[in-house]
Amino acid sequence: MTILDSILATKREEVAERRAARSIADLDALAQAQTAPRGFKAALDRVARADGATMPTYALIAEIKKASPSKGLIRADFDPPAHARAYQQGGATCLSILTDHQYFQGHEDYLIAARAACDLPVIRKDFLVDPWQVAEARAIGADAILIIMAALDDTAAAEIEAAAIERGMDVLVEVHDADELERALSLRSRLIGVNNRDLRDFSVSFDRTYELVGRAPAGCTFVAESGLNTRADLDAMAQHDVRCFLIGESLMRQPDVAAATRALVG
Ligand SMILES: O=C(O)c1ccccc1NCC(=O)[C@H](O)[C@H](O)COP(=O)(O)O
Repeated sequence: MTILDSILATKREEVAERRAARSIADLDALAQAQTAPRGFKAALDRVARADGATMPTYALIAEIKKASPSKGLIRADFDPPAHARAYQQGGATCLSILTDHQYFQGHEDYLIAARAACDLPVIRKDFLVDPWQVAEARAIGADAILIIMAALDDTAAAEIEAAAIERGMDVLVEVHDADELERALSLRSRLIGVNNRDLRDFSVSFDRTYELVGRAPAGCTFVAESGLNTRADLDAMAQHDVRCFLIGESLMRQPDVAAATRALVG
């Protein structure tokens, strides 16, 4: 059993319990109190496709991440609104907020607090197995959700995507290999993330992104995810025409998050 299998088994139990306590209709009613979704993909495209810039411009999805299954606790003085403000000051384009409780020590309240503290579009980073979680994501203010192709069959992925589009949210579709990329391209979203981390042994290889970026049709926005640490890492990705990045741990470990973000993408 891989770590992804364990996470998904826990998630299915958790969602069944939470769904019994609150219906999708209740969540949609709560969502009425939220501001309209901030354009997540549009923000990435505006930065990453800036023509005529003298330097390459990089779009950063900066992740608010307290802990992970591979590293345990990452940040003891964890403060989502302060991190959100620091990321925005440092030049991040969007935020990713982990809401999984058990494996990442995340919480829905972190997303609510971080989004209220800044103007950036926010993705709910979690393991979605049911459209109910999409309704919950919008009810807490999320502007986008993540679909992990390794976690879902084609029908479930399409249902979850439809639930997000119906609510005006963007979808980041995460893939690990060529088969998953092909399945991802049968969805409507053209925002594709390649996770450089192997979820079975946690090894990281940038070759995953390098291999897959050339296989996607024109018009896709590609995001390299996981294991990115330095400006040199981003410059190497840019050589392969990837200019959008999802970065968590290396920024969350810095005492001055705004300065570290600026050093990466400023
Ligand atoms: O981060 C992990 O250890 C992990 C383990 C199992 C499944 C997913 C995992 N991470 C989720 C992510 O996608 C990352 O948090 C994200 O790409 C940022 O990665 P990093 O910059 O390496 O923190």
